[in-house]
Amino acid sequence: MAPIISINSLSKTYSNGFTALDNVSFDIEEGEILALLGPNGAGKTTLISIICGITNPSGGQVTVSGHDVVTEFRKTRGEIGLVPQELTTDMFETVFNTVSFSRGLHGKKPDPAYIDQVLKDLSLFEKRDNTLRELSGGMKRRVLIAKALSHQPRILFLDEPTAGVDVALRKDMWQLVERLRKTGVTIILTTHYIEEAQGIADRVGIINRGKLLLVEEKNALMRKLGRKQLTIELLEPIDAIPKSLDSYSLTLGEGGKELVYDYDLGSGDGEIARLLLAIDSANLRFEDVSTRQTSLEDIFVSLIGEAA
Ligand SMILES: Nc1ncnc2c1ncn2[C@@H]1O[C@H](COP(=O)(O)OP(=O)(O)OP(=O)(O)O)[C@@H](O)[C@H]1O
Repeated sequence: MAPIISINSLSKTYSNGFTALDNVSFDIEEGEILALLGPNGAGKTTLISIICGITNPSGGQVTVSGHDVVTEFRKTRGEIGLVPQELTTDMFETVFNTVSFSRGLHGKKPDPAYIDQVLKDLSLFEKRDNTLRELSGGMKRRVLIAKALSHQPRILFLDEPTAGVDVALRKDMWQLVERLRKTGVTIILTTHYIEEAQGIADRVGIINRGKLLLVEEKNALMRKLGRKQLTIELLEPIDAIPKSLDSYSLTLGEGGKELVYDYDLGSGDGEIARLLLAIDSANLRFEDVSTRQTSLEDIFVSLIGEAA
């Protein structure tokens, strides 16, 4: 199946000479949830803005459903809903009118029943006749999402949708993303909450200083770069790891009271049992054993660190 979005050798240098994107290429498949991760200033918003036709690229090309985002802007923009980081809209307008107007901007016929459904889905229905300035910050965020969905887009961009929102709204947001996924909407989100990306994304792309470091299926990424750590809490502290344990890559932590063993997720069976037996044979007594698996966050931090 042809990708819904195709990004080829995309570069962006702003008028002040700053290069925010440097030769970025990748495809986005229809119906997937892609999380774009990267530190502040990495180029995520620039990338989204180019795909949405808000910013022009300096080089390269982006197509949405086979149409060029620059030369066929009207066609491509109609397929996309964008939830920006900030609300820029008329604060004296009502919720319903704001969302309905947004639909009209995309050249779609009015559909009050659909707009009401979107408001219900976002728990905004009770506020449909309130003006935006009467809403809380979290509710204004919901309006941004309602606006982005007003014209029934096939692709939804969420630019840091949960930054600074409360737990309830965050939960609602991810439930909505799940529901939209079921209807076949392609979702691209940027987030600083990496554990959220880990929970919800099918694929993860990591951007740093305008370069795409990787884009990969989340589970494959976790398998490839994920490691496990076994911590053995000793009853008595030791000064050094006994020689007989040299064949295991152990480190000594917590004032000599912890032996830490790093291993691959794919390590063979019996490896840990052998280690525990070897520890016992070395006359070390332990009171507890715990394991921890590398999170997407660990992988992210180590990749960004390497690229710095
Ligand atoms: N209009 C502009 N003119 C000059 N430089 C810009 C402009 N817009 C963005 N930049 C710079 O481009 C870089 C990438 O910015 P961008 O907003 O794309 O990053 P981001 O990954 O979305 O960051 P954040 O996570 O902080 O939102 C930053 O260094 C930013 O200062």
